[in-house]
Formats: sequence, structure tokens, C-alpha cells
Amino acid sequence: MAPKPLIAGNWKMNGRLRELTELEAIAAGAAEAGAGKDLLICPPATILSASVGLLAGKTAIGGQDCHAEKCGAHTGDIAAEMIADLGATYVIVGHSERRGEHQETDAKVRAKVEAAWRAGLVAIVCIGESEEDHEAGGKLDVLGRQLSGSLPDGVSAANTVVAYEPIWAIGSGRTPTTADVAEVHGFLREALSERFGAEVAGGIRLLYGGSVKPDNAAELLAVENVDGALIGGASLKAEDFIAICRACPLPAE
Ligand SMILES: O=C(CO)COP(=O)(O)O
Repeated sequence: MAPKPLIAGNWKMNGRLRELTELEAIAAGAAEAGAGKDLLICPPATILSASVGLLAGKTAIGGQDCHAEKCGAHTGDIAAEMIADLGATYVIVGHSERRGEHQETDAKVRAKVEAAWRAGLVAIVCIGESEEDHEAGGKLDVLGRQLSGSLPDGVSAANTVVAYEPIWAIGSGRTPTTADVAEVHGFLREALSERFGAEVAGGIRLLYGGSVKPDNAAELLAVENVDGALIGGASLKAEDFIAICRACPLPAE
């Protein structure tokens, strides 16, 4: 049986204490829309604590990034242990906005995955090709390199989620075709299977991210080997996030 779906919202650099009403609305709708699925919200670090308070028992909470070290002289950074300390259970690592804006390499992402595990967090490891790679037809090579370089040994279905987010689809309103998504997710499952064995690979959740909206969620989430979504813009509106959760099919018995 396919893994339990995970619908995750990445709030990015959005949301202040005075704007928590959307979280309250997500909390109110989570039980009905999320039956049989895992739901997750990754708010900015400044409202993590308040979010845990509002969403406890309704959705899981995650950080959006962590430093590889446990503590020390790293001004402005946040350790995985600090995220766990607040009651979060997941952390996103290697998002293309971190790779692009903060020059994060696969090696750095891999160190962050290890930090997440050290702190007891599930790592959501993001990979994705640029528009040029997509057009030039070399995306599977790029994705294969990112996947193998970003994942340490020791991956399990319980400690790691992989998110495929084509950079050109993020925030653009454009999405790959379902055939493209199926090709990439099948390729990722196979690559995971070769490295970690079929049983581990079969349990790892492979999320699709990039312009997932209520009107395209059912189609994208029904693609083989898509075990959930990582949602940016649409997760900021409770109504849209809940609609996407509802649209996600449950795996066949
Ligand atoms: O980057 C994303 C989630 O991490 C996707 O963002 P959008 O859903 O806004 O395209």
C-alpha cells in the first residue's frame, strides 16, 4: 500500500502574530479534511511557538530551515534542536529559495538532514530543476544528483520525506504535466530503491510542490508515486489549504 499522504503548507516569510486567524481556520477544518492523511504547517520561526499552541493535535508543525550545528556562534541561524524544542516535528531543508538565495549546496543540505535527525525531526528534503534544465531535457540528471548529494545514509520512511519542486513552477501558476510529474516521481522512487532498498523506498513520501492550488490538486495528487504536496501560496489561505487536503485521494487498500 502507498504511504499515508502528507499535505504540507510552507508559509515562507509570511505571517505575523496578528495574522493567526488563518491558522485557527485550518485548525477548525483539519479533522474533517485531513482524515486518513497527515497535515503539516511550516510557519516562519517567529510564530512557530504560537502555531504549535493553535494547531496542536490538528496538524503537525515544522520549521522551514535549520543550521547543521547544535549551537554556537551562528548569528541569525536556528538549530534543529531549537525547532524541536518548540514542539515542531518536521523541518524543510534544501528548499530552492535556500539553495538560491543562501548558496546552499547538496553537501550543506545533507548536513542539515543529519541535524534534523539528530534533533528527532523528520527532514523534508527539497529538490527541483531550473527552467533551463527543464527545457534542455536534462532534469533527471540534475534531480538524481541533487537527491544522492542531499541524502545521507540512514534514510528511512520515518525520518525523511522528499519534495520535488520544479523551480519554474514555484509561485508561477505553471505546473508540469501529470505525465512529467509521474516520470519524475517514478524516477525518484527508483533512485531511492537502488540506494536504500525497495522496502524503505516504498515507504518514503514523495511530495509534489509548485503552484498546487485547489483547482489542480486532485489531478496532481492522483499521479502515481505522488504521496502528498508541499504548498506555498495556497497554504496561506485556510480555505484553499483545506480544499487541497480534501482533494487529496487516499491510497488504495
Ligand atoms: O515553494 C513551494 C512550497 O515549498 C511552492 O510554492 P507555491 O505553492 O507558492 O508555488
